[in-house]
Amino acid sequence: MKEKISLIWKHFRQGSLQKMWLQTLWIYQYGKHYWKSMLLYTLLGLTGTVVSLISSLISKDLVDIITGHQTGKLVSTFIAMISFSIISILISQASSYASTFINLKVDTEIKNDIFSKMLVTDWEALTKYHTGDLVTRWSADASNISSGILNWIPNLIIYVFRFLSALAIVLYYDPTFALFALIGIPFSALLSRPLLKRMKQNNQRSAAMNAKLYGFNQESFSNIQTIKAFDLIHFYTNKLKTLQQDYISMRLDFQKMSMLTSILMSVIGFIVSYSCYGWGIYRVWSQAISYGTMTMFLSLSSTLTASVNSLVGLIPSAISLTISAGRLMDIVEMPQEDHSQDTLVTEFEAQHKSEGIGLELKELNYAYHTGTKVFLNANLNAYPHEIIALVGPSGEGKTTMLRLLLSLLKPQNGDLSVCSGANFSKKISLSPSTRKLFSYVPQGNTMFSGTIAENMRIVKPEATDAEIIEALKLACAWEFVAKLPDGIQSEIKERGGGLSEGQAQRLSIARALLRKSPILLLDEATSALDVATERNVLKNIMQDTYPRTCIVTTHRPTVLNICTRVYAIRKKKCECLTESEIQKLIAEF
Ligand SMILES: Nc1ncnc2c1ncn2[C@@H]1O[C@H](COP(=O)(O)OP(=O)(O)OP(=O)(O)O)[C@@H](O)[C@H]1O
Repeated sequence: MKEKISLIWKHFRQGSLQKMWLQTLWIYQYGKHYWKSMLLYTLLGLTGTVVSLISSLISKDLVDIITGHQTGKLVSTFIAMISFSIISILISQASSYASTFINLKVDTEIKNDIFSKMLVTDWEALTKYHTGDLVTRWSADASNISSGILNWIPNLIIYVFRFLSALAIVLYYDPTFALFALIGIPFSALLSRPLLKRMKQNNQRSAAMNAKLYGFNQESFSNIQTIKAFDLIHFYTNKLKTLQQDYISMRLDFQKMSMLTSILMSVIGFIVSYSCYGWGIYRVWSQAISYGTMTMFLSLSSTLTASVNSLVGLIPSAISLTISAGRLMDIVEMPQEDHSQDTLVTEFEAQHKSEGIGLELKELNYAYHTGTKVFLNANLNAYPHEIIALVGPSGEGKTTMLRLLLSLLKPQNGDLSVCSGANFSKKISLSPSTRKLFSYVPQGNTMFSGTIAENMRIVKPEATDAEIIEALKLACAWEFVAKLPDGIQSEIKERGGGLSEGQAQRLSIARALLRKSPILLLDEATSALDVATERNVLKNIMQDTYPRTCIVTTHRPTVLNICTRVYAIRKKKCECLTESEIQKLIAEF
């Protein structure tokens, strides 16, 4: 039994060490681009150590000259002492500049890299994380890595060198002193063990709590209207207080532990310093060493204690670094989208844009990773100059269908493709690469803060004012934009603030039309419009000469008779309705 437990323990240790090693390699793939700066930082650290040791030796000579123990030039020794102190200051500043440089560069590189990887990560996998958690990982964990990257190898080299060189000088002058100077090391090592363990737990809890707090704030600020409308102000302020209280008690709990450890460490430090001091006085009294040697020993003993403490301090930093690296690796190691067909799709678009591009879906099967089955052998066809309506009860799969068309979701089975050419025989399978053929107007408000023109140009930066106005007219938005004092230069607020829902929806549609993508997807994008305006928008899209394939999801049967075909999504199927079925649906509404 005992053997088994030790075997499991060994495996665990090996596993976590191996993990730490992989995390370290991962961190250094960012650091390696700055190896020259890191080398410079290490060399500056080593030179600084040498300079400070030489200063200690000069200070010894200075004291010996003053006390008459040694003959020598007082002024030149004093000047040498001052010069070395100035050099030491300069080196320390250069070293801190190098450290800031590396920190900023690595921080930017990690954040850029993680940001772009997050954007190409499989959407369904990414939705498992709360956005607050994602933002905390992207910002706090990346900053943690960049600010601590020098603690792994460069600072380890510097502190070990500082410790060994100070020890060598002490041993050279008086080995008995080394015994006193090193007396505290076993105690420091012993005390740091529980602290390290707590530090690791604290790091993980703190990261999780930061993510929770960030997520809470983000959701509260974006839902202020709902909070007010339901009179939830007290509930939310209390919830924030509870979260903050948890955070504070966790931090204070840890602070108490680290305070206790610090007090014990300081007591050990005092004991070491006074032992050295006492031993030094005894050695001077017994004339074994000079006053100068004693002052040098005292300064070296604090260098030794400081370098041991710094070395011990590297361990929590390394642990915190690897925890952050692990949290970021969770994100970047999620499945990535396949964009290998980008060039092929660009060529396909250039070749077929003028005649239009359609969609064909055969035998589509899809279930979410949660197990919710949405489609079973579903079929759908949509071609240029057509408006296809998707109708069906709430929760049956209309939005899921649009996500599948955009390849945000991957079907388990089925033949899904865009098509063009004679008899639509030229096909390319749907993938994240085909997404560039689509414009999508999702449910909800998708306007950004800025002018109407700026919002429009997000999708087509080179669009002229005339093009913008044309798109606004098609989406029936020009009728209210024209009346605004600044027209298309009118400012709108975050998430379309200052506009009605229906106005914001028309602007979203106009933006999608301006892009002139071959395929347009409208997900209940006309739900806030009155029936007449909704019909006008769809009629305008129909009558537009641009060969667009349009798919709309709607709960309003009133627009169905202007659509080319109507598919009902129900019972995991996507069935094309006959004319009589459409009329029945309209009559039942
Ligand atoms: N991200 C998701 N993860 C797991 N299940 C989901 C997810 N999104 C939707 N579903 C489930 O898939 C089913 C279809 O949802 P979908 O949003 O496609 O319906 P819908 O027809 O668009 O509904 P509505 O008309 O209300 O907008 C529902 O049962 C829903 O609970």
